[in-house]
Amino acid sequence: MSTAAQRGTSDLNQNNSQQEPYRSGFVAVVGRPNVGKSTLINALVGQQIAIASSRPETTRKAIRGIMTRSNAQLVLVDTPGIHKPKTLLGSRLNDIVQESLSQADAIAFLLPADQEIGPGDRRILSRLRQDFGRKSEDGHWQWTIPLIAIVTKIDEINRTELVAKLNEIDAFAAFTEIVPVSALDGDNVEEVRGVLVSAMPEGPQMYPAEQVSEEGVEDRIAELVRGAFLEELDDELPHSLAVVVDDIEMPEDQDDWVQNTTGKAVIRVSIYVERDSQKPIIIGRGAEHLVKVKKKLRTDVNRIVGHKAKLDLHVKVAKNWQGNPKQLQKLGF
Ligand SMILES: Nc1nc2c(ncn2[C@@H]2O[C@H](COP(=O)(O)OP(=O)(O)OP(=O)(O)O)[C@@H](O)[C@H]2O)c(=O)[nH]1
Repeated sequence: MSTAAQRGTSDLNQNNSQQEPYRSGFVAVVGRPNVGKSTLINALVGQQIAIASSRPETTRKAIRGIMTRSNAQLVLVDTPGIHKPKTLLGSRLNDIVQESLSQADAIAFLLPADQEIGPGDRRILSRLRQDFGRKSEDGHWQWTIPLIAIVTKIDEINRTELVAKLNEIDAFAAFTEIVPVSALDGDNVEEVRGVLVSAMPEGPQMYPAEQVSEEGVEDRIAELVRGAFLEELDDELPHSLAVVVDDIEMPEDQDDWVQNTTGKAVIRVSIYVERDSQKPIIIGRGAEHLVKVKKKLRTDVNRIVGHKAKLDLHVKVAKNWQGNPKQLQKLGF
């Protein structure tokens, strides 16, 4: 095991494209709840990303932080936590973790410095072994992609305790590398960056440098719906059109999902206009515009949601929304 300090991280700060290839890839960030995943991703990216959802249990997509440097780009996938599925939703969350893991180029396994290694950590390790472990002839585990232990919250312990902790983690699994960090204090964050970058394969920049996260599913669908109406209605349509995705309900979350024979996700969308007189223009004769827009977007929307989906479009009036701060906020501006 080489340490981050030995490798040095100065390469992050200089444009040394002559010697070093550009590296890019996906890092799956795993660890038991509360270990500091979100805090570390924010620290690595260098700005706050809206990772914390007010309803975390409904998060369907691993939200990513994107860190771009002159020599590398890391796409950080925040997994919702590997746990024993007790409910249908729980097993769906595990599916998301599986998806995040399957596209990973490296795994960052976070372990808190101020707590003992516990059953939760062992469960994660055995799960990772299933997917990325190979037992060699001498009985040792080898990893098909780099498995990096990140020891979080080191500000909570002293030097002596840290040394003991690092030894304990070294004995826990055959990690490719072990790096201590305090994301809260910004201590050793640069080392973590360096280690993760070194673990990436050579590859091109995948996202624009200024992009720090992927746009949410809701925003992307709202944009599509708005675009489709603008196209459908040409100049007929007033520019006072705003689209908001209110809710995406997966079949297994629907109260009556057992009876839901269509098995589709339902996407509730509000289309706001400024005046009553604009409503029939949007809807069209015999609702022809709504029908056309739904048909046109079916494939794209299914792809974004990752499931067969039904668009539920509601045209509403928000009087003079463009000049009304409250309405603007509600509409996401
Ligand atoms: N002392 C200390 N606390 C930290 C550090 N990083 C995170 N925390 C705290 O640990 C708690 C959990 O941090 P999060 O980043 O939300 O952890 P998480 O792993 O994303 O949590 P889940 O979303 O529940 O899985 C918060 O109260 C953080 O402030 C650190 O470096 N030092």
